[in-house]
Amino acid sequence: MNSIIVFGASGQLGRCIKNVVELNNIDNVIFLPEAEADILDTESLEKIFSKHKPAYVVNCAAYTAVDKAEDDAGTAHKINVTGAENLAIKCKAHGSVMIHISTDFVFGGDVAHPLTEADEAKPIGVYGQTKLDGELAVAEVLNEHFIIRTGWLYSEYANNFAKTMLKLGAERDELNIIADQVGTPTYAIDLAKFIFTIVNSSSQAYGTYHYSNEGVTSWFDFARAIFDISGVKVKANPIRTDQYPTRAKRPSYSVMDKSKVKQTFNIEIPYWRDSLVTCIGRIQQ
Ligand SMILES: NC(=O)C1=CN([C@@H]2O[C@H](COP(=O)(O)OP(=O)(O)OC[C@H]3O[C@@H](n4cnc5c(N)ncnc54)[C@H](OP(=O)(O)O)[C@@H]3O)[C@@H](O)[C@H]2O)C=CC1
Ligand SMILES: Cc1cn([C@H]2C[C@H](O)[C@@H](COP(=O)(O)OP(=O)(O)O[C@H]3O[C@@H](C)C(=O)[C@@H](O)[C@H]3O)O2)c(=O)[nH]c1=O
Repeated sequence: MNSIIVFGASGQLGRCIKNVVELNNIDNVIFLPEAEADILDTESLEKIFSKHKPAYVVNCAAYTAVDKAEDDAGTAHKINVTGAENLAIKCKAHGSVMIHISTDFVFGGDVAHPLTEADEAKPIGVYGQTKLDGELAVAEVLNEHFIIRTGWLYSEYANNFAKTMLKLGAERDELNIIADQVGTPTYAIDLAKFIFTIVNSSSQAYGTYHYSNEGVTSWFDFARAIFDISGVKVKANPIRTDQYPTRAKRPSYSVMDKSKVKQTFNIEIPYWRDSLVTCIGRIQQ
């Protein structure tokens, strides 16, 4: 089998993919962190594609600082749009299939039913807009793509809401957490495993898919579950979005419908709380 190349390999999802590869002795996966492969450097991308001739490319590289993006739109655009497009162009030239990761934040949050791939994406912040523009750029250049929209990623690796809550919960007596933003957390290890389901299926059902864990929760309820499962004793107060001002607006509802991904790949998706138990167990090992 030709190789799989993971770009943005030192980020959260990249590290989860590496963990899945190591635990399952999967061969032929090449992990390239930004220091070894900048997705904005087209000359070095050409060398990498020529050398490895990857069957699949997984794009985990992204600008993910949601608040910072509001004041740094140029950089966010470069990485999330131009970078994604650069990879798609190289995939087209070298016959690779691209698995590109996107976000529930492409939705505006003004519709309170689980969002399908056919629902209109209407981002309300720079991060979400650049991720949507990145999706469009990939799809325009390359037919052989899987765009996976996921949401609220967390894991034992890198920075994420679950690790922030564990840290703050241990430091403070009380925390205020937004209870009127609703979505679904995704354990990045589950997403990493799903990426290998796509690869192993050799599916040609290219297009956009929603993948998060199952179920629905708010940031407040997610935090409560983190504290309950980990045994961290902290008073968690539910608050409204307007009581926790942030630079970027976030969708108040970004639950995704996963019927398409379940039918196409014949998968069962873990319930968010079950995966949270697994993740916290691994953090506390
Ligand atoms: N985190 C989340 O909650 C969610 C994330 N997503 C999407 O999932 C994907 C993976 O996210 P996640 O792993 O959490 O994000 P991270 O921020 O943890 O990882 C992104 C990685 O991309 C790297 N990167 C940035 N610029 C470049 C570049 N020019 N060339 C190569 N690599 C670069 C970063 O390197 P460095 O650290 O050196 O900057 C970092 O290692 C992204 O597409 C994101 O939009 C979707 C929904 C939720
Ligand atoms: C730390 C903290 C956050 N919050 C709120 C702010 C925000 O609305 C929500 C989540 O905050 P964070 O900044 O950790 O998460 P955020 O970076 O907004 O998470 C998003 O990241 C991008 C990359 C995505 O693609 C999204 O799917 C989503 O996961 O929790 C509180 O209410 N209280 C707190 O103490």
